Amino acid sequence: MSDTDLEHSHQNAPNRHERFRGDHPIVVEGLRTQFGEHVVHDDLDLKVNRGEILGVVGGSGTGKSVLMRAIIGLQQPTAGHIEIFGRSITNAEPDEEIGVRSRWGVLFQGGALFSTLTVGENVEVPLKQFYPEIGAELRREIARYKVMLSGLPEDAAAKYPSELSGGMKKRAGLARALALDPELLFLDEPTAGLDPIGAAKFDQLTRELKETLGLTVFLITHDLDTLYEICDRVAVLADKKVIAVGTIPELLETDHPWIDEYFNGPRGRAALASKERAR
Ligand SMILES: Nc1ncnc2c1ncn2[C@@H]1O[C@H](COP(=O)(O)OP(=O)(O)OP(=O)(O)O)[C@@H](O)[C@H]1O
Repeated sequence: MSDTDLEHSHQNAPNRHERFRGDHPIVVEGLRTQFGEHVVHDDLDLKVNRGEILGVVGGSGTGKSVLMRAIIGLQQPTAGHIEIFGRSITNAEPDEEIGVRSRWGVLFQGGALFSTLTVGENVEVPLKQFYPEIGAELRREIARYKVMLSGLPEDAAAKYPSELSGGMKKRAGLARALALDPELLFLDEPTAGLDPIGAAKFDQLTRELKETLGLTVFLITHDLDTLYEICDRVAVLADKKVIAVGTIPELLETDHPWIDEYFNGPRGRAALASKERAR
């Protein structure tokens, strides 16, 4: 592909010329999500700051993954309003929605890689979908670069997911999430199932990518070390809402029993002690 072709493909690509400059790339207002009689979210509000890593915590089944799915348009809200990059996603026209979708990357729980494709081919999937004009050779090059950016060795691009360790699969999923140079990155329990060293390395990578690529990160986690090490703020889901959002010291000033038990329980204290030892 010539430089002119590449330029042309970028001109045709949805919304690639603009980067969001506002304060809140994600705004959720009055969200209600319901499955039959089961209300998961009721009048939930959340604003994510541009350039932050927002940790999202809450007990099992409080609706963290459903919230992420609602934000990325995979779960239709029963009521409420969601804005991404200042545009409503809840009432978006299909064309506009596709444009917005190309500006975020998602690492689902378990990686969600296509098992019949190599890692490199997995990374190529969104490139093919959103940039069909890009030639095969350039697409392969971009995929290889994303694989390396995610901390995998170059030869990992030719491997199948079944040939990778759990930690490598997460990185492969991350490489795919980064395929389109997103502004927003959604990570659903990225360190679940990793050993503590692998988890710490993944956290470090997330922080470095956020800083070098200027990402905003929405990170669902149960991992207290991740919260202490890399999250700028933490949002707590309970009682069908975001009951508090702030830095960990700010959260500790609230007197909600779940927050108190979570951060001041044995695991919370151990995570804090470990952070202080590291200092
Ligand atoms: N497609 C669906 N149909 C019906 N109920 C659903 C569906 N998806 C999620 N739920 C329900 O919504 C609730 C919230 O689920 P969600 O996966 O968001 O929880 P979570 O906070 O991410 O939990 P965990 O920390 O265990 O992953 C759960 O009770 C779940 O059973």
